[in-house]
Amino acid sequence: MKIIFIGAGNIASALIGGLLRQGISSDDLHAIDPSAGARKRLNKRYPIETSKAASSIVENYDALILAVKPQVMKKAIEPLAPWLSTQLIISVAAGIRLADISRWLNGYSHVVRAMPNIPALVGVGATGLVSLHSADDADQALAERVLRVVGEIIWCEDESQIDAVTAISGSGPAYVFYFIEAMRNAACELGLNDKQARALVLSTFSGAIQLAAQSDEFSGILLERVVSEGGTTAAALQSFEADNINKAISRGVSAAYTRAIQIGVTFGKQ
Ligand SMILES: NC(=O)C1=CN([C@@H]2O[C@H](COP(=O)(O)OP(=O)(O)OC[C@H]3O[C@@H](n4cnc5c(N)ncnc54)[C@H](OP(=O)(O)O)[C@@H]3O)[C@@H](O)[C@H]2O)C=CC1
Ligand SMILES: O=C(O)[C@@H]1CCC=N1
Repeated sequence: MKIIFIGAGNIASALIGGLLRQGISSDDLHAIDPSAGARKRLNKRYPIETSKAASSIVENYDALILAVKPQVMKKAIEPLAPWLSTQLIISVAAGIRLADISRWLNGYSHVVRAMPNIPALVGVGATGLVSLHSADDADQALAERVLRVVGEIIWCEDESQIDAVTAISGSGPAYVFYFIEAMRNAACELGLNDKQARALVLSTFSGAIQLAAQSDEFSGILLERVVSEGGTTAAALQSFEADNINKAISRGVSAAYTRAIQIGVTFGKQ
C-alpha cells in the first residue's frame, strides 16, 4: 500500500505519523508540498521522501491523499490529472465536494472523501468516508484499508453527512482541547500548580472516556452517578445550565457544519 500526500501540513503529518507507528514502511510514503518549511518540519519528525511539486512519481502510488486547504485544492490538484489512471484519490479537505474534485481532475472517477482527525497520530483517530457513485468496490476497500490503520472508520450514506462528521469528529479534538484548557485554568485559579492541574485534568478526561466506552449505559446515566444531591457536582452543573453551556456547544457544532457547507459552495464554484 503506497501512499502519496499532496500537502504536508498538520493533518498529513498526523496521518503519516500514525501510519508509521502502525507499521507502514517509510519507503511506501511520500509527501509533496511547495513549502520548504512544511517539508523540513515533516522530515525532522519522519524519514519519508518529499518533493516540492507533483511529477510522474504520482504514478507509483496506490493512493493520493489530498491534504491541502480547501481554497487551494483546485490549483493543487489540476497538475495531477496527466498522471492519474487507476490510483485512488482520498480528499481530506473540509467542505470540498466529490463532484468538484472529479471535475478539476477531468472527470476522474476513483475519488473518496475522508474526514479524519488529529488523534490519527496516535492510532486512535475517527474518520468518516463517502465515495463518488462511480468509485468501485476496490476504491472503497483501499480507502478503508488506509484509514483503518489510524483508527475507527464509518461510511456515510450521502455526502451531506460528511459535513456533519467534519463538525463533530474532524473539528472535535479542538473542542476537547478547549475544554481541557478551561479546566486546567480553573484548576490553577483554585490554587493547584500547573503540573498538578495537567495530571488531574488529563486523567479525568481519559478515565471518564474509558468508562463511557466500556459501559453499556448512556453517558447521561454515568453523569447521574457522580451527582450527589446538594453536593459539589450539582452546584457545577447548575452553573453550567444557567450559562446554557449545552446550547452553546450545539450552536458551535452547528457553526462548524454551516461553515463546511459554505466552504464547499464557495470554493467549488471555481
Ligand atoms: N488540521 C486538522 O485537524 C484537519 C484538517 N483537515 C483538512 O485537511 C486539509 C489540510 O489542513 P491542515 O493540514 O490543517 O493545513 P496545513 O496548512 O497545516 O497544511 C496544508 C499544507 O499544504 C501546503 N500546500 C499549499 N499549496 C499546495 C500545493 N499546491 N501542493 C501541495 N501542498 C500545498 C501548504 O503550504 P503553505 O502553508 O505554504 O500554503 C501546507 O503546508 C484542509 O483541507 C482541512 O480541511 C481535515 C481533518 C482534520
Ligand atoms: O478547521 C478545519 O477547517 C479543519 C477541518 C476539520 C479540522 N480542521
